[in-house]
Amino acid sequence: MIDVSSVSKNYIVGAQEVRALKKVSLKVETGEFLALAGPSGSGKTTLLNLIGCIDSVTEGIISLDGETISGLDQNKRNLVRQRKIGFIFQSYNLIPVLTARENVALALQLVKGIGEKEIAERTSKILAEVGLSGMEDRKPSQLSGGQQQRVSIARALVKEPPVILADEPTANLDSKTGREILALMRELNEQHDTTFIFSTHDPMVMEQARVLVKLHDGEITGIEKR
Ligand SMILES: Nc1ncnc2c1ncn2[C@@H]1O[C@H](COP(=O)(O)OP(=O)(O)OP(=O)(O)O)[C@@H](O)[C@H]1O
Repeated sequence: MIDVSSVSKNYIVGAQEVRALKKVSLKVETGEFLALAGPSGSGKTTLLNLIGCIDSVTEGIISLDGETISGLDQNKRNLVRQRKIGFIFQSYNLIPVLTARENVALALQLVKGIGEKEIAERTSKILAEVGLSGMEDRKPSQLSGGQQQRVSIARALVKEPPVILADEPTANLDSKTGREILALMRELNEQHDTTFIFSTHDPMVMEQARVLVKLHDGEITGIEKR
């Protein structure tokens, strides 16, 4: 599903060059549930942003679902991202003035060719799947952190993308809620056969991964398969 081959990413900050990733190679199978673990600054977010078509590589090749994305310009990367990637963020990134239902529906309204009736049906179905039946008309401020993260998971999944990327999805949650969110992600991963890649510092989250990729100073230092 995803093939990262000898990828480097340098950021230029003033006169300095930061080598955030150094010749990283990684293959991810369809339906994988994979965690990127490593200390702050090790390159986890950078790698997610490259796979997610948010940023471009300095060197190397990334292919996603049979398509080489590393040579594409920003417009083409945006199109690939819309079709193939769902994102879940640490801070949920929901639109505060919209309800749970509206936040999720918006992700589908941005995709051409889906009618209002289908949008309403798919939105209700996915909100029920993530355990938010009865809370569809609440705004983010009327939901707990765990419930907000459930909305953001629903928003990522409603487009049925082949890949979901999650940047520290449990970092702002207490450990019980974090465990529940992870169990939900795992369940959805199995039911939909969606490939999940998430970054984490949290040992509890690492334990749940089927593949654990350890990053340090921009390099992969180990891959554990369970
Ligand atoms: N936009 C940027 N401009 C300059 N340097 C950056 C940028 N983004 C990341 N970096 C640098 O690249 C390195 C890797 O950062 P990255 O955010 O990928 O690490 P991380 O493992 O996700 O860290 P954290 O766990 O703290 O989120 C760090 O040295 C960071 O300072």
